[in-house]
Amino acid sequence: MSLIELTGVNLTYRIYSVRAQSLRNAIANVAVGGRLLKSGNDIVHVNALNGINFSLNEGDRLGIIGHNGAGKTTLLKVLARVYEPDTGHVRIDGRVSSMIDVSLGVDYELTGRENLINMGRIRGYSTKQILQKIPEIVEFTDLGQFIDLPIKTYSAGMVTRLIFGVATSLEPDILLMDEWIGAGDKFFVEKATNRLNEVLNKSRIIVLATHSWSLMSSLCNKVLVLNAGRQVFFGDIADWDEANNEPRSKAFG
Ligand SMILES: Nc1ncnc2c1ncn2[C@@H]1O[C@H](COP(=O)(O)OP(=O)(O)OP(=O)(O)O)[C@@H](O)[C@H]1O
Repeated sequence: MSLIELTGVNLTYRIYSVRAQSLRNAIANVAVGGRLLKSGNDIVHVNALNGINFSLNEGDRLGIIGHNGAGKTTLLKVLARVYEPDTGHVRIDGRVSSMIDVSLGVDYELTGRENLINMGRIRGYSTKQILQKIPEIVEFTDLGQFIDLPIKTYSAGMVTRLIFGVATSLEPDILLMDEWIGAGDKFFVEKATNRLNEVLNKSRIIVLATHSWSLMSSLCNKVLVLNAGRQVFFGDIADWDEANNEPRSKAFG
């Protein structure tokens, strides 16, 4: 049986208190984003996911690609159970660790160490389990004594290290990542890639949203292509022709 199964998933954001007509006009000529469904009474509906169907099995590593606003992050949030779809079904069997919303569980007034505990708790681990992992996470992040300072004193890259450290230390069944490498420096990117390879072996499923085709093709065996919230293709990565933006064969799905 599949560990992740999505059937007919639709999700629409409702944006309240905007000047609907002027927003519609502003977005009309933009080639990116979800589809604006209707506007009126100062409410705009953005159809971010439309009819998403796929399933993943043990060992699958899914890459999600699509232009800005195609729905990648929204889909990851559905998988993380941050959002329930408006219609459709989501079945997930396993413990999920998420690197989607970097601010999830992060309190800038608390120290790195205190945040590690909070982030672990949010991801479903006991304080005892997290405390056992802390020395290893601190070593990986290279934050040194900053670990006992409030996060508000960290740079963006330092916060990324902390979050990446937590998300990859707790040995999840399912690891969700969104443009995870962006804020790190060159040294960290190298270190993170090695670490990710270790996690790949430990996690049963990885789902990664990125604009980097080379990163995706080196890590993933499956690809999901989104366009304005719609599923253009789901299948083996070898069956997607990235250069021509089309399926290679009849494997169109
Ligand atoms: N909180 C929100 N409220 C309203 N609309 C939103 C919200 N978050 C995203 N959207 C809209 O939903 C659509 C999908 O956005 P999403 O962030 O999932 O895209 P993405 O593929 O991750 O984009 P990017 O590559 O730019 O990160 C876009 O049209 C976006 O404007």
